Amino acid sequence: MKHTALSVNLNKVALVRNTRHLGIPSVTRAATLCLTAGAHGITVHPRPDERHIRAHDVYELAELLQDWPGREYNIEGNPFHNLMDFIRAVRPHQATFVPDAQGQFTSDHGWTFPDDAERLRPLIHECQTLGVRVSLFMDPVPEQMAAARAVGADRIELYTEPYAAAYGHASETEQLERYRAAALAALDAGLEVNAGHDLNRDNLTDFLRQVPGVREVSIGHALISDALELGYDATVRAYLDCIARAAA
Ligand SMILES: CC(=O)[C@@H](O)[C@H](O)COP(=O)(O)O
Ligand SMILES: NCC(=O)COP(=O)(O)O
Repeated sequence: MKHTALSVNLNKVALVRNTRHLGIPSVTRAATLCLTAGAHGITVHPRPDERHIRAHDVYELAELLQDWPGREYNIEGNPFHNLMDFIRAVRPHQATFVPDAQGQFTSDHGWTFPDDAERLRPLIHECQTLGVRVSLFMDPVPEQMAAARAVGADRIELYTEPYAAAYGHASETEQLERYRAAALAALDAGLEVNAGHDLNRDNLTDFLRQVPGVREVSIGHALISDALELGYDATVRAYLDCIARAAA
């Protein structure tokens, strides 16, 4: 199994930047520092209300990543809102489809099959025709994984907030078992597995030890919060160490 890649989500850098008209902190500078520290990729979730990542960030990061061969660009969003325009223009390595409503506070659930299947199928196919891998944001429900594969997805991203909320509490073991079962079902269906949402330096290693085959974690809120204290370089290295410890 290949190692788990770390994709740094830069939403929260843009969120701070957007409170003034000064261009600081810079999203592209943050990307460069994270990639220099060893991050395997960059993630953004350009929401329709542009509360954090704006259209120009998506394009500037695409250009920046041209200078980082081997590192991946992952753009998340709802393909029935604004995501597909970005995918067509930028052709990132990966599109992560997330079923968020307009103006949603943050992502809090995955796709549901069979309800979402027929409308997702042509958009997944279009991405793949453009050379873009498609990952579907999913709750950890083993029974849903074969359907995610049947609709054409390459990967699923397990929505990890329920695990993160349970971490350190009595329900942690039960939650981990749910994620483990979902990952095994996804792998069994021929899908690759990503994970993300509220992962952090405390909960990441245990998750990766218990949940098999995770190809990528995308981490933003906690990582950027850590970087405010530690700096990007030390922070990214700390998260890479969490991943390495899981594999040891
Ligand atoms: C899909 C996912 O879990 C994250 O991208 C999350 O949606 C982050 O978005 P915010 O930074 O807007 O909370
Ligand atoms: N896909 C999840 C992501 O990109 C980051 O989520 P979070 O770490 O900001 O909760």
